[in-house]
Amino acid sequence: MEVGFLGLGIMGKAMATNLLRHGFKVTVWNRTLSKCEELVQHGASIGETPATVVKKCKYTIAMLSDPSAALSVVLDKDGVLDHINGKGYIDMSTVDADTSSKISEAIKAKGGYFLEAPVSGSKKPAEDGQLVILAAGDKALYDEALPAFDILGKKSFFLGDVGNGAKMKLVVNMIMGSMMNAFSEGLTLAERSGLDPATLLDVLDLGAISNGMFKLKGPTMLQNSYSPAFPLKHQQKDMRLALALGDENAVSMPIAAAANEAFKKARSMGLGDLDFSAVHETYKAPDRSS
Ligand SMILES: NC(=O)C1=CN([C@@H]2O[C@H](COP(=O)(O)OP(=O)(O)OC[C@H]3O[C@@H](n4cnc5c(N)ncnc54)[C@H](OP(=O)(O)O)[C@@H]3O)[C@@H](O)[C@H]2O)C=CC1
Ligand SMILES: O=CCCC(=O)O
Repeated sequence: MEVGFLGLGIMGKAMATNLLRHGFKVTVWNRTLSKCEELVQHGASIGETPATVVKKCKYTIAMLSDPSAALSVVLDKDGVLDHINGKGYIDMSTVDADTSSKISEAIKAKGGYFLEAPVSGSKKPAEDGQLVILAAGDKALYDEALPAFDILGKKSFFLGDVGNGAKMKLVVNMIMGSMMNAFSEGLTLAERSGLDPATLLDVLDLGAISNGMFKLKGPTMLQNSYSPAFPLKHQQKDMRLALALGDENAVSMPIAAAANEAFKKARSMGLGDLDFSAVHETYKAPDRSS
């Protein structure tokens, strides 16, 4: 089965590599074309533009940074729309429901089929085929893509109409971003009040709020090490989009709003390309400690 793959960042590279490892023929495209070379070594072909990838493949997957990138790859010159008639397009990027609906409408108007399928899980689950896939849109395309989803993920959900996958993903990441801030505050409070934060990690891990994120990120945060698995700028984008979803639905979200402010502050400190756990640094910044 020949599938297309657009966007070879942290996630896209791992996901496309996984498909190749499991026998899929994959044609890749990335805005910075040089990033395709590593995939070629794993057996991928390169498409010169999103349009040429779509033309060649029965369906094409995208994993792009944000709403503006997701829209641009579809709507701009040499974009997905040029050859989408009769083909499938699966956007796995984290975007808002409005963006996803715009893409869906544009694709359907040209005779194509659309599925949104954002994922829960980061770099390592992407490498290990352990993502959780949150799909919505064209059910026939979902069924067709299941063999690929079974390689990329440990569980796929079909959530109905376009927008539901995007919303589910934003709710999950809003909770995650808020938790990361509470965790960072706690680590800082432990240290400043004379406790050993490494012991705090052990205590947390044995109690009711033990979770994979604290376990994975805690030790590296204590070493001030923030090699990016999930870039902080993307987490802040997700908080922003989740807060907009809260606005639309008149849901008061004071905790998420405070977490968003901390991620914005981290971006202003130049930490946007580091892992989202680098928000920890904002809790050590002088204006919070004075
Ligand atoms: N990292 C993670 O843990 C997870 C991320 N996600 C979501 O997945 C998506 C990708 O994340 P990730 O791989 O980490 O991000 P990266 O920043 O590593 O990669 C972003 C990708 O988008 C491309 N891109 C950015 N702007 C444009 C544009 N204007 N036109 C075309 N291509 C563009 C980049 O191309 P180029 O190489 O040229 O810059 C790159 O391929 C995001 O929506 C993120 O929120 C979801 C789950 C987990
Ligand atoms: O969107 C990124 C999610 C990262 C994760 O689920 O660990």
